[in-house]
Amino acid sequence: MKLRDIKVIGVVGLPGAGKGVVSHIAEDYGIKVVRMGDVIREEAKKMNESLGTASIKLREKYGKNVVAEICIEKIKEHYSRHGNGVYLVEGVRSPAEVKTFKKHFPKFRLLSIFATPKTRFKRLKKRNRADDADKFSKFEKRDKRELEFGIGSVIATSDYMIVNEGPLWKFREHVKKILEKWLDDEW
Ligand SMILES: Nc1ncnc2c1ncn2[C@@H]1O[C@H](COP(=O)(O)OP(=O)(O)OP(=O)(O)O)[C@@H](O)[C@H]1O
Repeated sequence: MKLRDIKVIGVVGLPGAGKGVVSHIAEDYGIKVVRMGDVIREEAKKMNESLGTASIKLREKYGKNVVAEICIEKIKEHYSRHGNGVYLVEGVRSPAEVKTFKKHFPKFRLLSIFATPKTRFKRLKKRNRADDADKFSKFEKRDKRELEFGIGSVIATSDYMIVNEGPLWKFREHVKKILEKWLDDEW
């Protein structure tokens, strides 16, 4: 298999929608997962900045596609060593990033995850990760920042959308169904 023949699944959704759950399931199928959030976390640590500031500064300094480009390098490097046929990128945020991924990987599909702000806020409060907002106003600010990157357009033009408003088991079943279909499909 050539590099341009690998399947790359981009997962998009606002914070707390359920992207992380998708990644975990994908790993169970042997899909190699690259998390855009981890790339930002790594860079923020090096820059000694908060995640929000780091993601804005990185884009200002190296261009709006810097995180996507780092992810592409990670995929290429992994492919050269392990030769996986399917990769998943968690946390695609802008149409420009989608364009960049498509340029490198002609077989690129987008899976979007939707949940209402109320549901996402409730889940994040329960998850209680260090960078999760504890107040609704802070949560809304984070949503706004992501929407300014153009995430809404990415969601609207995705290849498939899962609404994650019900119980976790149901969501997991839905994710498995679409992943199995996409693993089998000719893209
Ligand atoms: N249907 C569901 N029912 C209950 N809990 C859920 C459901 N879907 C996801 N969760 C939980 O909600 C939390 C947020 O989900 P997850 O971490 O996958 O979101 P995310 O989209 O990756 O968010 P972020 O972009 O902030 O990392 C997690 O603790 C997850 O286990």
